[in-house]
Amino acid sequence: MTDLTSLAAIRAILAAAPDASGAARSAAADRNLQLTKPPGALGRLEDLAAWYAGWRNDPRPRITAPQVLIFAGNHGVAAQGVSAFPVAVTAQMVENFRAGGAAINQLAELAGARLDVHALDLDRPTADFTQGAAMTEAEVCAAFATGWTAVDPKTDLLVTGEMGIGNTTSAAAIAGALLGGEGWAGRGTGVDDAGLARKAAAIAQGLAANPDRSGLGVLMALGGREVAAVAGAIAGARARRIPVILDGFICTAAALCLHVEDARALDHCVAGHLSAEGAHDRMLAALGMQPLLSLGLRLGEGSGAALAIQVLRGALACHSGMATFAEAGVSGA
Ligand SMILES: O=C(O)c1ccc[n+]([C@@H]2O[C@H](COP(=O)([O-])O)[C@@H](O)[C@H]2O)c1
Ligand SMILES: Cc1cc2nc[nH]c2cc1C
Repeated sequence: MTDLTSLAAIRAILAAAPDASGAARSAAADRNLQLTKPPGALGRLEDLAAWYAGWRNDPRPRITAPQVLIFAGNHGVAAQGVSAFPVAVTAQMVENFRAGGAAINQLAELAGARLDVHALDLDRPTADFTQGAAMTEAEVCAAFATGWTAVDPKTDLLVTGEMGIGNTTSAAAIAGALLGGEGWAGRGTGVDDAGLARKAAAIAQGLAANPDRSGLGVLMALGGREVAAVAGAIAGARARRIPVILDGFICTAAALCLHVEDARALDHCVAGHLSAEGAHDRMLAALGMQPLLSLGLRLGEGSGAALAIQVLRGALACHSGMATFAEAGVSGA
């Protein structure tokens, strides 16, 4: 059993994370040069295929068993009036996910992905981070462990998603703490100008009340259970060399906490899409990530990342299915 019971134990695991197979990646890159197309004509799809091949240790892979994980949590900071919706919506949407009625149910089904929903202590919101840490070390570690163990070891692609009223305030506070600067608050579910001002004030208070600037320290102080579970799932996928597509603003904030702990921690991740939440582009830029899609989504629940499964599938369909110049009798340049 992996020890995930303290931040020190989690740090040790992040430091020992496995890398991709360099041999499988270069074999895939060699194959790419022989495929019946001008070199580079499939653009970023070519890089995606080689990246995925390295992580799966297979120079000619396909995606056959994707998994979408949604984690839900409630936030004490929601009491500051930072969301357009009441906190009861978190639990109501969990029921909707379980009944198959949410956007992610449609998109996961379309992608042929298994969908698992984990509600984390919804009747016990985290503490309001304007007054001190949102979670204790035991709480953040338990949530991280939920995410870690939720990853199906047999899956070959993980999509992380989340649901939690108030969590764009949490994600913006994480970004502000770890990246500095101003303007991380956006409209989330659609707060009005007064709500946006309350949100910016809550973030400023949260940063002042919580001085630890380590990645996991910030996750504990300013995150939420679902944010910590997303981080745990990303790290758990890495331990099994499972590539990950990140969803929007909140998932990227969870990923940022890992990145600050260890610069290699997100090597197995790609950004599924650019969220309409204003500061998402700045967070992705800090991570050096280019989103696969940009459709103006700001839903969360894994929706943008689930759509991006098909982009990655497209990359691998071409890479693994195409004929080489020699096989097809096509003349080279
Ligand atoms: O993923 C995103 O980029 C995203 C952007 C805005 C809102 N959300 C979703 O909306 C909820 C948080 O919004 P809020 O206004 O309550 O902080 C939460 O359930 C998220 O999944 C998600
Ligand atoms: C209705 C609703 C659905 C969501 N899905 C993810 N976040 C959400 C927030 C709201 C408010």
